[in-house]
Amino acid sequence: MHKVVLVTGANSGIGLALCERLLSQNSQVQLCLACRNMQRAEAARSALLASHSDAQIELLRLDVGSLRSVLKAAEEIKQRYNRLDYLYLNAGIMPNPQVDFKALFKGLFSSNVIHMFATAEGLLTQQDRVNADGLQEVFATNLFGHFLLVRELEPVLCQPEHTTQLIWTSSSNARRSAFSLEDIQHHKGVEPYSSSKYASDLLSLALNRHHNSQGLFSSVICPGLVMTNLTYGILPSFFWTLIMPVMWLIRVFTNTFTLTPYNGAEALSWLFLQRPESLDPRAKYHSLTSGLGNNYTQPRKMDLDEDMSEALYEQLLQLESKVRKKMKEEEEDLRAHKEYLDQTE
Ligand SMILES: NC(=O)C1=CN([C@@H]2O[C@H](COP(=O)(O)OP(=O)(O)OC[C@H]3O[C@@H](n4cnc5c(N)ncnc54)[C@H](OP(=O)(O)O)[C@@H]3O)[C@@H](O)[C@H]2O)C=CC1
Ligand SMILES: CC(C)CCC[C@@H](C)[C@H]1CC[C@H]2C3=C(CC[C@]12C)[C@@]1(C)CCC(=O)C[C@@H]1CC3
Repeated sequence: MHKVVLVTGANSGIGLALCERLLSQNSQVQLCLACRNMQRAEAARSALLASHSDAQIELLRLDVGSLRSVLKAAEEIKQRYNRLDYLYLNAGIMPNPQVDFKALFKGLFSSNVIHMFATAEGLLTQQDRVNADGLQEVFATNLFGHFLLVRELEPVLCQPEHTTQLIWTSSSNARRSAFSLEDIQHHKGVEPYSSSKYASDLLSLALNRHHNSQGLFSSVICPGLVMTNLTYGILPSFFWTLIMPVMWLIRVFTNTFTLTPYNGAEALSWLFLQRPESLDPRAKYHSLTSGLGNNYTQPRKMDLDEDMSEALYEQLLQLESKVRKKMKEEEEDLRAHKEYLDQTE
């Protein structure tokens, strides 16, 4: 039977490279590109069809940063497919990033330099905002929209007769100290990206605890540092191009500089080939590229706490009930308003 694979944020960067790699690995795969912008989604499909003319590629409108869009997309998925084999939770944002050049310069002369380049610890902050649903945008996009999607799709994902893999694109920038159970949306801090990625690591662990017995398995990957629209938002693309020889040199010392979307998608496509039961729920699977340009995947233990992951899971369930109630009330208000207008006409 053909594997059904849905990828969020599939129209560019690592998501698009993953689709390309999956089609090269298995031309029979049934791909669904879940994107917020249908024009970009169409362009991605055309690019994939140019190299894989017989590929089965469907498009789905999904803005993971909008609760209504997630609910609508989940309904559509349930109508189209009676099962999903892989759900790649890849869409992500890093709005208004700021590099601390002073810290970067200081770090260059410290013993921590490799760690700094691999994780960006102490180098990067972002400016978040509240979205139309009243949630912090980075949390809503990188974590909560995906969580709601998984919750809505549970009947399709949790089928004991076959397994489903959830695969989160996390980051080496995910850091425990950036995350707080008292502020899971990261209202107060300046590292919403790091917080949201650490939250995805915690959530993946909780999803395994709750759903492995129902055939649902969750993993997290880190693609390394990759040149995509996300990194072009940190520094302009011409600058990255200029310093590319320096980056290749750094790659000799840290294999996390994967640099191309193809290399970054290594762990994502490696997981496609694994038996989910054999994976370690406490490991992050890293895409790595050696100084000579060879790709490989390596699991590394994550700094996770079982109680913390359960507490986050509980809070996400509570937030889910809250937003569902709010959406229901808004719909009722709208209906009442329409009825009133009809009567007064
Ligand atoms: N590049 C890097 O060095 C690293 C990236 N990552 C992670 O990799 C993932 C992919 O990013 P990358 O390929 O680098 O960057 P890109 O910006 O190229 O890709 C991000 C994708 O997510 C989509 N997306 C963003 N917001 C939404 C939304 N609200 N609803 C639906 N889709 C959305 C984008 O769509 P659109 O084109 O419409 O904006 C795009 O397709 C992200 O989760 C990122 O955090 C992790 C570590 C390192
Ligand atoms: C000489 C150059 C290598 C200088 C570049 C300095 C920084 C802009 C970069 C060093 C480490 C990078 C990094 C990321 C962004 C760019 C750096 C801070 C990420 C945060 C991008 C998104 C991620 O998810 C993880 C990356 C870790 C490393």
